[in-house]
Amino acid sequence: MVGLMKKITFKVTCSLLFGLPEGQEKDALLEDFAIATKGLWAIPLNIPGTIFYKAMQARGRISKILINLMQNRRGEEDKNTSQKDDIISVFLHLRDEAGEPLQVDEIIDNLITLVVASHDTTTILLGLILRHLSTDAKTFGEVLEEQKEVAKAVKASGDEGRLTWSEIQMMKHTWRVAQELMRLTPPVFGNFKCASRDTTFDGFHIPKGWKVFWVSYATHMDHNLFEDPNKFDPSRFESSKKSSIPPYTYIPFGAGPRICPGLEFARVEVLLIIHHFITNYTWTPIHQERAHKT
Ligand code: HEM
Repeated sequence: MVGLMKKITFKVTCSLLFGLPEGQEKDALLEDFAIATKGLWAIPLNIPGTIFYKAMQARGRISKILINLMQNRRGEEDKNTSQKDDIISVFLHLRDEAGEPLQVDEIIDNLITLVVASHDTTTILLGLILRHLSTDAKTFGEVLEEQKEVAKAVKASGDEGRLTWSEIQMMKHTWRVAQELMRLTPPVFGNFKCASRDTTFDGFHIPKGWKVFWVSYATHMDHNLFEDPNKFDPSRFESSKKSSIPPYTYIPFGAGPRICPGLEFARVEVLLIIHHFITNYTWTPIHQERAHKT
């Protein structure tokens, strides 16, 4: 299942970021991103045979493909004078304060960051939802009901069966299920921050320049913040109760000025995929002992 989710999210990312068509190049890129991502958590020893070395090699191959894509895109735009609306075109046309374009390396770094940040995270969330729905009959029934209503609305809209923004907004309970699963198992368990000034936290002195690793799991499981924190309860995120969650305590996407900029992208992508999975397929359990009866 994780493999399939990875393929789906990678396909979405490639189409929206680079407009990359189906084919061998996309498959090779997917494989290389998997190798490069492993290097993020590896000891940085760039000698043959190490995970880090393999990751750096993969990054080199990824860069070549992306440089090629950029050159082709420049060529196409020179001929057609029209600009595509994917991220690669946006980066090519971006200018800094001095009116200068971005360097090729800067564009490559940003594209790789976007793929790495969007791909595994969304895959994990989809995996969490599908696994939960296959074992919790009550939640499965509620989500199915909501998604059937959405399917009816799509049919009635006559928009060639395509989901639009207004139908996405109908998927409130499905998203609450996703939110609660991210509280219990945050897809990104934390991140590094650098102290910009001397500060203290919970009695600890943190000097300016020190790196601090914040972790969401401990906050999400704090019973002072979330009643009965081990209980799966999507109703915590209903609008009537949401205000009882203090700011900066529900943080699967981080918080503050550096909050994940892909939050809305992830929400729409995950809801669309779940809608199609639940309304177009019959689910058959592979492991009978873990399955629910529907
Ligand atoms: C379920 C899906 C996702 C989760 C749980 C998630 C979570 C996070 C978290 C926790 C951070 C760190 C925030 C911080 O340090 O304060 C982050 C940063 C980031 N995310 Fe996401 N993310 C998801 C999907 C996406 C998607 C789909 C994209 C892009 C299309 C994306 C792009 C980014 C970028 C570029 C950053 C770095 C932002 C910065 O440093 O200012 N993420 N994300």
